[in-house]
Amino acid sequence: MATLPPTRAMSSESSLGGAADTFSHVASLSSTPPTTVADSMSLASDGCKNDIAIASDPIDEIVHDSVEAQTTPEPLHLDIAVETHKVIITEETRTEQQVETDKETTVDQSAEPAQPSDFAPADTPTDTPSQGRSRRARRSEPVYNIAKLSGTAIHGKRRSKGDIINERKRRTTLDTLPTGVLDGADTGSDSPAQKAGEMVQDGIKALDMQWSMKGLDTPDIKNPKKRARSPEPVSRRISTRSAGPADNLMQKVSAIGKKGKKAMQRSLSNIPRELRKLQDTNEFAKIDTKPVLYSTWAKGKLVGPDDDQEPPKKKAKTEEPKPVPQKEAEPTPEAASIFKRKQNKKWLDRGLYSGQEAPLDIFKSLTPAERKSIADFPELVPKVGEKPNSTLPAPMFNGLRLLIKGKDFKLPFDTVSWAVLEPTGRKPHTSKTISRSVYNRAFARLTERTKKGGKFRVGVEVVKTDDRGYGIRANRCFEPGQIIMEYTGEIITEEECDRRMNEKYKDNQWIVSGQPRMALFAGDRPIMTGEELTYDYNFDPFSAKNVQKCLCGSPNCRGVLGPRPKEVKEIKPAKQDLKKTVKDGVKAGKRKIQELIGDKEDGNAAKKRKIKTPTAPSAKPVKRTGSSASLKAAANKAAKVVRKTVSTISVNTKGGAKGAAAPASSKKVTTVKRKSTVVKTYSKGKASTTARPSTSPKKSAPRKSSLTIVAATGEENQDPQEGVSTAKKLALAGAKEKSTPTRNSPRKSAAAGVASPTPRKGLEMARVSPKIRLVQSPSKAAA
Ligand SMILES: C[S@@+](CC[C@H](N)C(=O)[O-])C[C@H]1O[C@@H](n2cnc3c(N)ncnc32)[C@H](O)[C@@H]1O
Repeated sequence: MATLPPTRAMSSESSLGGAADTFSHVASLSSTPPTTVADSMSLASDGCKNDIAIASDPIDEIVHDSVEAQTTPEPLHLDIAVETHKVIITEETRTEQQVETDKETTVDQSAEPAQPSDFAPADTPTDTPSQGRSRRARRSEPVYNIAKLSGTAIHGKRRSKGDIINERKRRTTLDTLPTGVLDGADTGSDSPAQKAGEMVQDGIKALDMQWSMKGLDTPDIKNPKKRARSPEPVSRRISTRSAGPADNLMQKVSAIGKKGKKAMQRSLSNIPRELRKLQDTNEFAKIDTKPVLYSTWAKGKLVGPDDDQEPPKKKAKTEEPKPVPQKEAEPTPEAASIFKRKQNKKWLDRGLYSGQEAPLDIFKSLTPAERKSIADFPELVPKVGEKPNSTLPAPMFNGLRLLIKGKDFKLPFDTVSWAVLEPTGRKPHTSKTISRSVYNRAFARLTERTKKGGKFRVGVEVVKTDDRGYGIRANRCFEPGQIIMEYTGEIITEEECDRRMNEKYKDNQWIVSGQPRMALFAGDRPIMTGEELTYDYNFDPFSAKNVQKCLCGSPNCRGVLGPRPKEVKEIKPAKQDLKKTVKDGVKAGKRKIQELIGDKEDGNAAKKRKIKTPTAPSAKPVKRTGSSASLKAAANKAAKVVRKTVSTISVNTKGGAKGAAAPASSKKVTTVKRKSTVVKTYSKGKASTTARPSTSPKKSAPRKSSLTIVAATGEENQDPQEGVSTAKKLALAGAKEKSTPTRNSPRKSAAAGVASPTPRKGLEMARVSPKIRLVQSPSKAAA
């Protein structure tokens, strides 16, 4: 042993037992062979990497001195303090390391012959302390840190056999440094142990901990034998680890000073109260005394932790369930059958109440009144063998009642409004009973019919009309209610329409969603081939001034495109009186004509005749009523046209009645002579009368009624745009009409401008004179 260099001596020292743990890091030497002994010492050093000189020297000396200590217990005062760096190494570890070290030593000894060291002369007896190497001499030796030199120091802590060196060092620093050494009582001012002690003290100061190294429980360093006999308190380490955090904390709190205690208490107070109560539990310390057992359901079976089965993976459909271990109870056959049985969930396929059977006796829930009224709706009574409407089921239990009452109800899905689909705009009471499937069928048939193309299949063609631009006419016959064509395009609300009309679209591109569909259906009567197809727009005019005259020629035409002018509604109270007045006047006129002319054939002369209404926006349709005076004039001068306008807007009911009574009294009827005109114009509900040169102005002037006689002849055509009077326009219309045989051709008449058939249609006194017409203004029409 004496011949060994320090390294060897170190290795061999390890076999001595007491100091063996000092060299637990020897194993690291095998991985990186040192270039010099100093290097090897630095590698083997536990010391701080930042201060190799300090760390390596003491170890070296420890080795040296511990060897000396075996023989001479005298100079232990310095070295053992550093030796205690290793005191926490467990007994087992120490033993293992010792064995390894011994082995290594043996190998080394066998592999390498003992080489004289530069630092420890081979001939120096080791058992003589006085012959040990000088510390000063050693300190003068250059010491290299390979890790630093090679640049690997930055890679962190080195490990030795899985042991974290830093951890060991930390433990050593905190727990096991001897008081005497750290106090520096018996160390030299420049000894490594003293430096180590200073370092620890500095660390404590830096941590601001009020520790006293004296109070720490340290091994008896002054009696190495005793220490050797009673090895390191293994239990201390164990107890540190196994103790709960509360114990640890309390120990530390008691160990630290006032400040530390406060800090600890502060940190403790941050823990919720519930957790604080659990501080002494294993769960809090995260110690698993009982492992958590997971049990899962897999393929209908509860898989316990004892089962040799992994939890089922997601979507592991192909994976067969592993066989259940014998120890687990077999599931009962009933339970197994439950899991095996295919579960057929009954899904609702439509609507909230779908899937339920309709009551067999639909009358059962109805009141007597409802039962009575259902007789009016035979279509609501389900027929025997008829399938219930599953496509558009009425609300269950209450649907029939709603249908009977004709109340609207909201379907769970959007459907086409009848108001849109109905060509006439009329909403049939059967609409609610017609399901969406009807529409679907209609559209399906239309698609079927038209997909091959061809005039007949398409069914309509575009034609140019005389006066209404382009229109369409039928290329085939259509049955009543049959779908004719689809009206494609975007269907928008009135508000949206207004918005768009008010807004200027630069590119005029409107998005067509096309969700609802709209089609044209034949009306109540069939359509013959070649017939022009018309329908009622019935939209509100965008402006009262832009009311368009309708030229459809239909007998029930309102005269304008869209609803009747609103002003008409305002004069509703005068409706009956005015009607009566007009009728009386007509009757009186007839009688007078018969008297004067004696024409027996004219008894049924009062016929409706359409005349062209004024085209100017301000022009209102007027009605000419034939008075006895005008008839007389007509009789006398057959070539003259007499028009009599009746204003219902300005009608003062009394005045109107009075005025109407005038022609009835025959004699006082205004006699309109040729070219004499009294014009009454209407504007915004107010009437103004303009007297024009007339042969008998006084006859018309006194009349305060709305009845105005307008006499015009064919020669009296004037430009309506001159705007002198509406009457002139009417005259113009009449003049135009004069040349148009309208009686036998209502459509032609329409083309000529006949706008208002029905109540306000012109009443033509054809027998008296084809040029005498009674024209009623729109207000009358409303009446
Ligand atoms: C949707 S468009 C129909 C196509 C239009 N005829 C064309 O040639 O462009 C509607 C317009 O046709 C004209 N129109 C259609 N039916 C009419 C009628 N019965 N009387 C007068 N004008 C009519 C009106 O000018 C109306 O604004």
